[in-house]
Amino acid sequence: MATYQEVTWKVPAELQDFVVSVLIDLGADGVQQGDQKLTIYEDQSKEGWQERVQAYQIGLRLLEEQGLAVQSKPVGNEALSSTTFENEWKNYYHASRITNRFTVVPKWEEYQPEQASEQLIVMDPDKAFGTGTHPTTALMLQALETVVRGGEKTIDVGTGSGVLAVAAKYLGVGELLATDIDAAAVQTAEENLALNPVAKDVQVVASDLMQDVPTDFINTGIDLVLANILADVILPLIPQVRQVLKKGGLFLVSGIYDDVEEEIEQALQDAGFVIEQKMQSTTWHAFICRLPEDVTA
Ligand SMILES: C[S@@+](CC[C@H](N)C(=O)[O-])C[C@H]1O[C@@H](n2cnc3c(N)ncnc32)[C@H](O)[C@@H]1O
Repeated sequence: MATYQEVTWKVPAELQDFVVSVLIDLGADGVQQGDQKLTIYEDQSKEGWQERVQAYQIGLRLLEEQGLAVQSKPVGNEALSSTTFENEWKNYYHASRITNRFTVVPKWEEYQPEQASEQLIVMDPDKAFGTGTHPTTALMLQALETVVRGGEKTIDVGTGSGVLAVAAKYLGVGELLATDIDAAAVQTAEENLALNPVAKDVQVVASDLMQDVPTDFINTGIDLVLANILADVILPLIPQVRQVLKKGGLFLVSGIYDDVEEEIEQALQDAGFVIEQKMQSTTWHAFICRLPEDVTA
């Protein structure tokens, strides 16, 4: 039976988004935010888990040494059996209304919509990112609601739990292909898509960015690309999106922390994109970008 290492640090609420981004940069798959504390779970069957925990520890110590009010000494550090891990996770994760339209519902919860217009995205997020509650996912859902007109051929890069793919299908996009570099996320996304009949025709491909997207999917041109990924991954993705997107096509991008907003904006403009809308939630940003009709090749 798999075992998870659960490590918890005391982190004040106002610093949590920043520390979460540091932990994700250092390799954390998902970070659970709690009252004044952050918790990571490392699957001990995955190679390098001890080195990753050490890296988080060093990262937090550096932040503490810089004078940030985080406590780098963990307040909890213990091994959990997978059954305990799953039950803890289930206690923490409940149906959550993310936008007026979308509510993310864990597959184990009975939930009655409050309004007829509410659409339910059923998820068992397991170990993949994307419960819908992270500000970057919420920004992407709002951006999707703003732009989708229906029928768009779409790629969801870094699909995680598959949450954006399901929402996009509810909104009426056409063919949709999702990618993720992490094999566990690919499997989780496939399982979650199967829980949402609206997304039954979505294909999921294990791929570094769009490298392994079949050419017959992209060669007629893509109308919409979604990516909620960290900055170091967005930068190499921009030229790939530029190459596959039709003129007039849209690129919705999030995962952009305050400190890299200008750099990403500049890179998008240098590649020929027009930023039509900037969105922000706490210290996270998202852009709705369009490749203009008159863009030069
Ligand atoms: C922040 S999560 C976003 C998940 C989901 N799309 C959402 O919006 O909630 C980023 C996802 O991108 C994936 N990812 C990171 N680097 C990638 C790459 N080079 N190519 C494809 N996927 C990548 C991660 O495995 C993770 O599932």
